[in-house]
Amino acid sequence: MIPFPDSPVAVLCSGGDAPGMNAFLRAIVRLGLNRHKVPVLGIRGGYRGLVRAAKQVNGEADELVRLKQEITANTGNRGLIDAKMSIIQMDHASVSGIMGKGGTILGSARCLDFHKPEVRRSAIQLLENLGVRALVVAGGDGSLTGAKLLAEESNLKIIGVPSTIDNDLQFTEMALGVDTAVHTLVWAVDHFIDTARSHRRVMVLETMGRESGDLARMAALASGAEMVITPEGGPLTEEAMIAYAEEIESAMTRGRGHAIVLIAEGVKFDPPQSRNGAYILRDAFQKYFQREGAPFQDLEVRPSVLGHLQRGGHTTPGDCILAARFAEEAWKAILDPNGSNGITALQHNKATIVPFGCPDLPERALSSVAMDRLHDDLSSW
Ligand SMILES: Nc1ncnc2c1ncn2[C@@H]1O[C@H](COP(=O)(O)OP(=O)(O)OP(=O)(O)O)[C@@H](O)[C@H]1O
Ligand SMILES: O=P(O)(O)OC[C@H]1O[C@](O)(CO)[C@@H](O)[C@@H]1O
Repeated sequence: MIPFPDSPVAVLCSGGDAPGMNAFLRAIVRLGLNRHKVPVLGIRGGYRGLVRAAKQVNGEADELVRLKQEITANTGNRGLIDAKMSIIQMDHASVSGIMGKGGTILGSARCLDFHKPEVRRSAIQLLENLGVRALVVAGGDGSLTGAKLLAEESNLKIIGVPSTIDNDLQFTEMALGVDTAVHTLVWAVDHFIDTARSHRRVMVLETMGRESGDLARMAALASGAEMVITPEGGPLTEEAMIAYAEEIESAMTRGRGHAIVLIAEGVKFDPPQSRNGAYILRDAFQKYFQREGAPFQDLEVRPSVLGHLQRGGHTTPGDCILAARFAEEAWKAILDPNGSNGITALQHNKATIVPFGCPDLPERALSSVAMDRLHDDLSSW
């Protein structure tokens, strides 16, 4: 039997799956095997899979031997098809044909237990016992916070890779998955426009993005949606919703027949509301359009919550390229004997490594404002 590899690098995906995670896995594995001659272990199911494996071993020498044997006996696709395997030694074939596929072949998860120091300690112990030289974590804000804690609490090298469709990480211009999610939203808007035009309707589409409006505003800019409402504008009052409805009505008076309105899921309301923003806005708009004496009382408003449609699908070339660039930076940081832990980032369009907890790029907030202004000025109404 082949012996368990010396000083492998481990990689996991955590948080919401993001298109580009597979392209990143392929790149980290291929660069490891082809360029650096370092084996890569894929950890299934994010921190949850790591914690599960740590629990199974439970610090016991014979269980550790058994896990290593299981890994070496089930490398690559053989391990991937066995749902019981938490850790898989990746080979060339296991990352073949996955670059453009959404999701992640390793699986991802949210793991509440990872907030507990003793649980992270068990994960660190397992990685140390397996001789892992570095752990690469692809995920969003929360996953990278978990990675930062691992870096502080161990001597392992820990590298984070921003992967979230939310684009809510302010130290990087782009995270993996954003380009694809924007692409998908443009596709969705193009579909909704057909009905909006045919029925002369207002379509209110709710995008993902957590507390950030970046995904919605990028999608608005790229699709030409007439209106975009983001959390950065502050809570939406009744008056603000009426002002938006007035804007639509006034465009209709000038001969416009339809409108696509994007609202980011993070938009809050004043007074607070528990329903999805798309439905609240629909009700406010519909009430306004149907008021007594209104000029377009038959104007219909239809809400849609786009949901997980935005996370899946074919990865764009932009995300595949960013994934390769991030993987290259990750390897540089792993192999640099003087290099420290850190997160890959795109700054001034250059892939680089920044320390955990590094400050926000001031340009990020400015770029959001600039995008909003550009969208307004490009709008034909
Ligand atoms: N403060 C924390 N301490 C330790 N682990 C954390 C912390 N925050 C998050 N994590 C770990 O990271 C996982 C993913 O976090 P979260 O659900 O916030 O998603 P995310 O990484 O921000 O991705 P996405 O942007 O796609 O939602 C959590 O389930 C948990 O395991
Ligand atoms: O898939 P889940 O766990 O419902 O999470 C949804 C959340 O994850 C994201 O898709 C990515 O962070 C957010 O935009 C959204 O709020």
